[in-house]
Amino acid sequence: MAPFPHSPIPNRPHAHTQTMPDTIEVFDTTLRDGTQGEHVTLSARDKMRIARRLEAFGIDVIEGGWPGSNPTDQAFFEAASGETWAHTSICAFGSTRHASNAPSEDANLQALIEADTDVVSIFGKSWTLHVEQALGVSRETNLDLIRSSVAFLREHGKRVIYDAEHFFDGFADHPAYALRTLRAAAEAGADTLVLCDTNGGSLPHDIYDVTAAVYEDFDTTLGIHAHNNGGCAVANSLAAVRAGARHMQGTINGLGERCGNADLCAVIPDLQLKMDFECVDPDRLDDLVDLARFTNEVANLDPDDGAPYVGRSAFTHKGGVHVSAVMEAPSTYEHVEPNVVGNRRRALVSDLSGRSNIQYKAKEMGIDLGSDAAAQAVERIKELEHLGYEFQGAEASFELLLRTLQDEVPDFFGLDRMRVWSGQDDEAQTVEASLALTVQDERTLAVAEGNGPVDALSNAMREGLLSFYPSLDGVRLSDYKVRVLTPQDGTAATVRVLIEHGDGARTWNTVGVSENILDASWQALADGMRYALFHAAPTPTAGPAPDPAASG
Ligand SMILES: CC(=O)SCCNC(=O)CCNC(=O)[C@H](O)C(C)(C)COP(=O)(O)OP(=O)(O)OC[C@H]1O[C@@H](n2cnc3c(N)ncnc32)[C@H](O)[C@@H]1OP(=O)(O)O
Ligand SMILES: CC(=O)C(=O)O
Repeated sequence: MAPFPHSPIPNRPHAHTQTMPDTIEVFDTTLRDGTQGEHVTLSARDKMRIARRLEAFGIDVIEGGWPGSNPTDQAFFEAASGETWAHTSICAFGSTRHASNAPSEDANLQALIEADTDVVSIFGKSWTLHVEQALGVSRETNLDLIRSSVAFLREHGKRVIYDAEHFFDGFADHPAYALRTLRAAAEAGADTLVLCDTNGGSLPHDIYDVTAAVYEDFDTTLGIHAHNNGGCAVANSLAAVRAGARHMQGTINGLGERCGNADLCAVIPDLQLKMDFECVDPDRLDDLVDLARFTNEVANLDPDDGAPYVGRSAFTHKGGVHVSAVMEAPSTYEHVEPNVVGNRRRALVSDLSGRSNIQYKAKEMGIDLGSDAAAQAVERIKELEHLGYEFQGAEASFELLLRTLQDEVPDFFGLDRMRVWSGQDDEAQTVEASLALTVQDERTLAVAEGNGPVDALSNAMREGLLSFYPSLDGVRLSDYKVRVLTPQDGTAATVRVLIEHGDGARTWNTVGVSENILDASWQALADGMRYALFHAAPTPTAGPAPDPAASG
């Protein structure tokens, strides 16, 4: 296997390079900004579960929510303050005080204190547009809101992280004023100044230049909080680090307001594997995929297969040229080794496959497929995919196809005749299927009812096979999907049926295609049973199994 070619990208040298630490404080805002994402809702218990996983992964600071905002966040902080956090600091978030309140009377600042965390983050305005239009106060008053709020929180013993909201837009509009807002926060005691690309529209070169300019002016640690509206949140976060930022805000899976935040699942490995910074203990990096999936599960969100590093497809190869090269040297089409972040390499089988894809999959299935058999399989798969079969979601049918080409699949059973009848019986709908099967050279008849024609078919099949193959007793159909492939043909359309079977210990998927939905269903059902039988106890006779394209 060829080595992975990365050496760290050198950071552009500037005045402070010699003294810059090579560790980054990672600040996770999944529980706060993440929940500002459109489809994201977390209960206090969900937040606690995610917080524990974040801590185990090695996140330094976890922003748990805005305690002045809602009872869920209050409940989270109540629960969190009763627990011990070994590595992580829990942080409460809020805004600078309202212009009409003294700090000691400001409900939001009070809630931050009552949240009982060592760390608080507050956001203040950097952009004159916001000062004048959103807050409706003078520029001097805004500076006082920042100064007095930070000072008040410091007086209460809090570590204050100051989020300079819209910093990059504010700096573009009025650099001197934007810098004054940072100065106000730093002088009042904020120990970290976080430059926020709140609207998420900045580009990496601007982020670099502005962060570098601030870095020249301030001794305080700088942070970055980048939204993804221009698709650059991760790149912008890395650019800020190159320019001197050492505090990184982001969320797991990039959740967050509008297009989301910088995705820590990309930022952390980028910084750690490619820029030579330490964000988390290197031994924990391979928990990243689990953390990403766990967060999606708890938030009840569909995973993004294409997510960098952690997506299911991140190290999945489909094109034959790619699989062929990856089998020789993974670094030909992989930028890092998948296991470094807890992911795994996969190869898909499709009409873009070559022999290598087939041989890769065959090896995974424990099938020793020679080059000629692989070439035969490629040809057959391309024909079948042209007819509408798809094997990416039907690995059991694919395995049967390969094993059939190798003459490994016994002739478990064959279909002689299928009849399905549907009618009205005593005011109830009845659906009945009858099958004539040949099993172990014996002809057998089976009849069963069902909720619908496919259910009746499945029941009749079990009925017919069980006395010959008792091992099928525990096998159940667990999912059934139909896709119309040629809707322009109306009721004569070709359909693809995908079926999942399971036996309690595992599941397997099969496919059938036909213009007749019952025939397509039969193919997928029959493959499901053959697969179960093949992997059950050794069977007596061996011979070719029916071709999946030949209708029964
Ligand atoms: C960039 C960010 O992501 S900031 C975080 C945004 N997140 C959220 O808004 C989620 C939680 N928010 C909430 O639950 C509510 O908005 C609350 C409880 C904070 C406030 O609710 P309300 O008092 O009803 O005010 P509302 O939401 O309508 O407006 C926000 C108020 O905050 C003020 N405000 C906004 N930013 C700041 C700031 N940095 N400092 C002080 N006041 C601010 C606005 O001017 C407005 O004041 P107004 O009531 O005098 O008009
Ligand atoms: C603070 C914050 O969430 C932002 O500026 O986007």
